[in-house]
Amino acid sequence: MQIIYSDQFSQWYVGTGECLDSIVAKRQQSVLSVNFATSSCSVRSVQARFVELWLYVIQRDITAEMKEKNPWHRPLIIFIAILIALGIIALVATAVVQNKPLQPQKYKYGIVLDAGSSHTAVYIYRWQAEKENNTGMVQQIHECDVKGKGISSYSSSVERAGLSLRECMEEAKEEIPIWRHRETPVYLGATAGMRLLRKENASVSDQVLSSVEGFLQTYPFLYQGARIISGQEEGAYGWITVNYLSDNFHKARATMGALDLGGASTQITFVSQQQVESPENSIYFRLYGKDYHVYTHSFLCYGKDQALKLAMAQQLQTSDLPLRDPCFHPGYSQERTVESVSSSPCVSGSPALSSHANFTHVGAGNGTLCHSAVRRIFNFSHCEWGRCSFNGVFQPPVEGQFGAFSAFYFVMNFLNLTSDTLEESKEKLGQYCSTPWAEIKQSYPHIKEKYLAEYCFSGVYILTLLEDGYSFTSDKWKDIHFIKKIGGSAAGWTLGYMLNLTNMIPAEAPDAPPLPHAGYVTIMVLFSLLLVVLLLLCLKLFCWPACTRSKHII
Ligand SMILES: Nc1ccn([C@@H]2O[C@H](COP(=O)(O)OP(=O)(O)O)[C@@H](O)[C@H]2O)c(=O)n1
Ligand SMILES: [Ca+2]
Repeated sequence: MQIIYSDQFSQWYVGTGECLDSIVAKRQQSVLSVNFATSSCSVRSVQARFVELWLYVIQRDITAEMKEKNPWHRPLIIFIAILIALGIIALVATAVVQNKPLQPQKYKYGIVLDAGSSHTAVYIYRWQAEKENNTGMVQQIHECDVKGKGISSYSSSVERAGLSLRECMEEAKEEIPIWRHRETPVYLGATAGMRLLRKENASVSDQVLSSVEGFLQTYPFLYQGARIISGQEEGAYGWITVNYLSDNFHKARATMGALDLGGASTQITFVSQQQVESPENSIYFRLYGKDYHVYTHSFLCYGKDQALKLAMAQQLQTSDLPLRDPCFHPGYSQERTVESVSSSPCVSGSPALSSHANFTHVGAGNGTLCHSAVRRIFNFSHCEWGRCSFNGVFQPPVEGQFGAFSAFYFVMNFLNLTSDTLEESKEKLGQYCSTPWAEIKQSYPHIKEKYLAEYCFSGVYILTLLEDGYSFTSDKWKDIHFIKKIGGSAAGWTLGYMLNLTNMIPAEAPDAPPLPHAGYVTIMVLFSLLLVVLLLLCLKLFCWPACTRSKHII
C-alpha cells in the first residue's frame, strides 16, 4: 500500500490494495474522510485499512498541527523528558546513598597480641568495612590465651618465644576468612614484663622481640610490628578502650577513668578538671571533635606479682626467719630461694637479702598486719608537686566513674568483693586471710595452689593501692566498677591500641548520615509526586490532539 500526503490539498492519496481499487483520504480540520473504491473486499478488510490509514494520518497530523499551532511544543517535550530523566537519576542516587549501610555486611578483621608479664593473649577484632569511623562498631570476636608464661620468661631460650604463639595464631587463621588474611593487620604490644627485661638486658629483650617478629611474619596476615609499648600508652589505650566500648566519645558524654592492674605494672588514667602539673603524666586527645586532657601514670613494679616480691623483700629485710607473712593463710608453708625474690629488677639493690640462700615462707593470716606490710612498699613521704599518689608521683584527686579491669577484676571477682563497700571489703578480706590454708585448698580444689595462695595478698594489695595509693576514699569507692568486658569485648589496652593505629577514631566528628530518615522519606515522596505530575503533563502533551481527533472520528 502506498500513502501520499499532500500538505497543499490536505489530501492523502492512497494507492490500490489487494482488494481495493483506490483509496482517497481527505482531511478537513479534524475530520478524516476516506473513500474506498472496492471490487472484492470484505467489510472487515476495509475496516482494517481504514484503521491503518487513520493511525498514519493522525500521527502525521499531530506533528504537523502542533508545529503549526505551538512552536514551543517540541522543546517543551524535550525539557520535560530531561526533567523526568533527572528526577529518576535523583531518586536512584538518593536511594543508593541513603541505603548504602544496608548493603550486605563486609567485615574486616584485626589481631592484637597482648604480650603481658604473666602471659600472652591474642585478641581478634571485627568491624563492618563501611562503618570504620562509627564508635562502638569494632567488636572482639575471639580471645586465645597462649599456653605458658609471658614472652619475657623466654630470655634463656629466645627462639621458643615465637613458637609459643603457634596454637593461638593457628586459631586466628581459622577464625578469619581466608580471603581477608592478607589485609588483616597483626600487632604485638609487650608490656611491663618486657620493660623490666629491657632494663635488665636490652639485647636479650631485642632477641625475644625478633623471635616473635620472625614467627608472626610466617603467617599470611599483614604484620604491623612487635614492640614494647610505654606505660603512658598502656594507660591511654586502656582509657580509650573503655570509653570507646561505652560509646562515651560518640555521644560526647563524661568519660570513665581506667584502672589496669597487671603482674608487673599498674596504670591509672582519667580526665581531671585540675591542671596536670607534671608533663609526663599529661596526654591530650582530640576525638570526634572534642578535646580530652587526660592524666595517666603507669607504676612499673606495682603490678600484683612484682608488688608481692617487693612486699616479701621488705619483710625479709626486717624480720627473722622463717618469714611469717600476714598476707598468707595460717598453715601455709613454702620453701623459697632468696633469689626468687631478689632477682627481680624491681627488688635489686637490697643488700640484706644476699645473706640467705633459702628461706621458709610461712603464712600468718592477718588482714590488718598484711595491710601494714603492703603499705610499706609505697613511699608516701616525699612529694614535689601540689599532690601525689605515692613514690613522689603527681596525681590530681580522682574524679568521676572508673572501670577497674584485668587483675583488679580477676582478684576482686574471686574474692566476691566487686559490689561491696570499702568497709565491707576490708572486713570480708580480713576473714578470708585468716582462714586456714587447708580449708582454702579444700574449698577451691581446681585452682592451682600457687595462684590460690596469693589471693589474700592480692586483695589486700588492691585495697591498699586504691585507698592509700590513689585516694579512693569510702565515698568514692562506689565509683569503681570492677569489669572484665564491655559488650563482649575485654577491657584492656589492646582495642584502643588497634583503634589508634588503624585511625579508626577520627579527630573530627564524621559527617552526619547523608539525610535523616524523615528527610529522606520526604524527598523521595516529593520527587515521586513531581515525576508523576511531569509524566501526566507529558502524556497530555503527546496525546491531546489525538484524543480530540479520535472523538471526532468515532
Ligand atoms: N584469670 C586471670 C588472668 C590473669 N591474672 C593476673 O592478671 C595479671 C595480668 O598481668 P599481665 O600479664 O597483663 O602483666 P602486665 O605486663 O600487664 O604487668 C597477672 O598478675 C595474672 O596473674 C589473674 O589473676 N587471673
Ligand atoms: Ca596487662
